[in-house]
Amino acid sequence: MVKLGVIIPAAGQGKRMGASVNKQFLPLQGRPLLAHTLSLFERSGAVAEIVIVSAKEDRERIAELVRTEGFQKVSAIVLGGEERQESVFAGVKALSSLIQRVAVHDGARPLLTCLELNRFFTEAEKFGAAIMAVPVKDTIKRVDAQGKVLETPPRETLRAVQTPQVFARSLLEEAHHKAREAGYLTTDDAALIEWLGHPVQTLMGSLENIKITTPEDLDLAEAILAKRMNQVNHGDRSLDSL
Ligand SMILES: Nc1ccn([C@@H]2O[C@H](COP(=O)(O)OP(=O)(O)OP(=O)(O)O)[C@@H](O)[C@H]2O)c(=O)n1
Ligand SMILES: C[C@](O)(CO)[C@H](O)COP(=O)(O)O
Repeated sequence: MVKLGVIIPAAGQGKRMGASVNKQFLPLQGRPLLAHTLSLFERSGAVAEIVIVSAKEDRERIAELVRTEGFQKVSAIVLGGEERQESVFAGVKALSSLIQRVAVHDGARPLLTCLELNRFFTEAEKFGAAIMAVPVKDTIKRVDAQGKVLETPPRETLRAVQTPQVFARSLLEEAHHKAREAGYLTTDDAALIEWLGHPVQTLMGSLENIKITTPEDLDLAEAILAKRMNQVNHGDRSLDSL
């Protein structure tokens, strides 16, 4: 398995969560949400280094979390920007020169399992750009600014996109540099690669790999983790797979 560098963008404000602390520090099963995310990559044998991107006001708290959790693979905690794209770009610049492939994973997606992650890394090796995604369960409408329906795209052609997203380092660097020059701003790194005209492959993600965005997501995350622990306690699932 190819060793790779991981960028964890964690420099958002968590506004939609509406909590008094940044959502990344909210407890999930008594442990900060961000610690769950970092722990996954710390445990994966495919990962050589982890760069965390932080807001200025959270940097010391994240450094403290890394120390108390004993994470060994974190090579840098760098400052992010106003937009997620700027934050990831800051992370790209902080990767060690030896890193050839890069995974980007939202700090706010703590529920991916080790089994799912390692499977994804293996499948992604064949592609210059590969992203986790799941088929959408709802019928999706494209609408105008007033909410009038413009079209109903065939559901089989639609995917809800997740992270991790894995890229050849040179491709990700080129995409970020060119997008910065052109003033192109988007919500995920794969869109930058598409914009470059390079193919992006979707690989099966997990319906449990949710991004914690609003308070309901936190309730769902607690329920998913409780279910998993129950399965472990009943011998239906191994602890290593989590
Ligand atoms: N300027 C930003 C914005 C987002 N992120 C990170 O990108 C991930 C996905 O973003 P999202 O969940 O939308 O987080 P926030 O931007 O914090 O949420 P909100 O829009 O509600 O403020 C999060 O881990 C977040 O910390 C980042 O590093 N830098
Ligand atoms: C990268 C991402 O998580 C893929 O679903 C998503 O695009 C992040 O964007 P958001 O606007 O911050 O939710």
